[in-house]
Amino acid sequence: MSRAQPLQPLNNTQLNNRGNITPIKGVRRSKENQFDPVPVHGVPAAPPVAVAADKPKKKKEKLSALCKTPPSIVRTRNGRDYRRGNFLGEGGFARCFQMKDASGQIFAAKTVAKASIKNEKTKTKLLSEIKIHKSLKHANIVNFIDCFEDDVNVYILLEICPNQSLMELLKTRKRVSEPEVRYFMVQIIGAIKYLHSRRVIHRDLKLGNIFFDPQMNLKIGDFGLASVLPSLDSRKYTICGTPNYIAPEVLGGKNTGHSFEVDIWAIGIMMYALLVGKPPFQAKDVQVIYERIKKTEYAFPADKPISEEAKVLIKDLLSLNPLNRPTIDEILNYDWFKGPFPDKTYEESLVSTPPGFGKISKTQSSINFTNTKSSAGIYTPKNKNPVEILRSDLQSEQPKSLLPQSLSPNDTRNKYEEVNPSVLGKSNRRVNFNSNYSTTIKRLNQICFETYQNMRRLEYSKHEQIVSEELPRCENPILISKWVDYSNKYGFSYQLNNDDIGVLFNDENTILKVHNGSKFMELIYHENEGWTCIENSIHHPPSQVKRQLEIVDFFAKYMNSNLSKVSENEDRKETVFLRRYSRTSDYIMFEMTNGNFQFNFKDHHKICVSKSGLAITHISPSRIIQTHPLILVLKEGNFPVEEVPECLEKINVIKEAIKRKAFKDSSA
Ligand SMILES: Nc1ncnc2c1ncn2[C@@H]1O[C@H](COP(=O)(O)OP(=O)(O)OP(=O)(O)O)[C@@H](O)[C@H]1O
Repeated sequence: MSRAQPLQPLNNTQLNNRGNITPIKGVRRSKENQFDPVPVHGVPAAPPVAVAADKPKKKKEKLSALCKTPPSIVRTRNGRDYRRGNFLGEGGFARCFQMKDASGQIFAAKTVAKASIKNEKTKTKLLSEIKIHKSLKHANIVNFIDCFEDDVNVYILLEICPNQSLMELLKTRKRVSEPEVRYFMVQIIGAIKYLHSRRVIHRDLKLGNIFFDPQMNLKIGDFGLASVLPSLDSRKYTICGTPNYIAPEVLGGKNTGHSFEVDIWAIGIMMYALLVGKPPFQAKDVQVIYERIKKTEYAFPADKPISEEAKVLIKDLLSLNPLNRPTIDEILNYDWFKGPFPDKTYEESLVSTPPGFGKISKTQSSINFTNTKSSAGIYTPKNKNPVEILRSDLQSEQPKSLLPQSLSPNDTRNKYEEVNPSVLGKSNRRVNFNSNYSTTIKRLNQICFETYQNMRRLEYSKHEQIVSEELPRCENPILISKWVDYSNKYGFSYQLNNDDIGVLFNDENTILKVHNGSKFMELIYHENEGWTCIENSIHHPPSQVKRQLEIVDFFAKYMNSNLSKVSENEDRKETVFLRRYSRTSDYIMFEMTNGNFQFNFKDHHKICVSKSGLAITHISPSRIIQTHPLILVLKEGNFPVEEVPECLEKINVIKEAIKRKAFKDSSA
């Protein structure tokens, strides 16, 4: 039995350090040229490579060959046993095996031999893959479960995709029908849109890296060459990819650099390959492939006819100039997507086109297209600018059901109506933030626990004598003074009493516009890790966030003209933003990134708990704000300046809510 340990955490410098990939000199791999390499039945697969197009050719030893079959039981440090099952496949770097946990659930363990992690570069590559993959969660991305190591291997435990990849499908089918490819493309595009929204470039998209899950949904895997761009306009210079799929600007190497558009190029290659039966630039010699790519020299063979609409899209995707390629959203507006569109991928597709796929009606196709997009996380507001939609929603009669009638403090009687989660989407967003910025999620969870414990302790000690030196110094905290819950479409918008304005978007990222500043912050969420904070100038916002910024501005105007404030302005002492919120029929609870909690009760009284539960603030409906040590309020049974109705009951409700959070977070 082999004992495995969790991997060491990564630091930020490691994350983007893939520029160190060693170029492989002149890789010649004719097997690779047909399609992607065959990974099944132990047939070795050719790895993606770092390429140096003009160097002499030499075969690269496959690192996965160093990976021995893992022991039959792999035990992790936290006592979990996994029983090793069948060999699933092999890449250039790893071998993949089935692993079954105690409950019988089966996973795929991507297994990398420690012997193959000989140098810092390889280690960095693996750590980067883990860090990036771990931070992703999307319906069309292979789910990362866990990773651990034993003496000989590192194991990356993944959701199992038992129906192989698009590469095997194409090998069996030779060509795939347009309706099926349409469906595949939407799922792939949904995943890539998600990746790019998180500044992740995959850089190795190919048929062999796109797997089928048990329900025949496509899942992008293998983040071995993925990279997180520090900002939208930064570029990568490492020459890497798989020969047939490499974009021309990557071959330009150090001179040109490359960015998100390399993934768009790869979409074009995959679409062509699926419809025509082989990649467009295929040749026996890798150098010939590169020459063809650099000249975009390919043709649509007459004996393998495809629709004109498909050709138009492929031509645009394979534009030599990356800037001429359509954006992810633009791709889905191409006429080709208006053709017959199935409701799902059937298992039958693994061997032949399911009957009737060409005859799906226009109406049904349009419904299927919309449903597939939304399952892939793509919301396309009928080509309308989101701000226009927001404006018309807010002005029309309809938003009453969408937008709770009373949204903000000091508003009308329906304010605290319980919100129907099916209307609003997720009601409790999980958000955390960059450790560099403030504190870590772990620390926040600790603060939550401390807050609960302090509140409980003070409850018991309220009859004891108070030592005034031990009382916390109390100052008014940063509060949410206005808010609009529009999470059914975009997100949750709020204004703080320092006048910063934020929108917690539905993708869990936040944009925070600092009051009176020329900068705004983009806080990009990574699950379990925290936030990456990118500061941008409002005068030169990156093109991808322009729309989001417009939404923030629109909300800002809406809040300023329609909603009244909870409290008067405070100076800007620190950068705080909303971590997450939850609503019940009695209150809305805000968790701030400095560890404070704010509760807006339905009787228009607001209470904020800060200093890990030692200080308490009350904001009255008439906006009088008072902050005191909690112990004093508990002793007196109420706030000294202005009485709060059912004060102790409210404090108890708060304590119980924080307790639930604390226990939930610690068990998560
Ligand atoms: N989630 C999964 N479920 C089932 N099989 C998988 C899964 N992930 C990978 N495999 C199998 O393992 C093989 C190797 O995995 P992967 O491509 O991720 O390894 P790699 O060595 O990083 O590959 P590459 O050479 O492309 O970098 C795949 O080709 C596939 O056959």
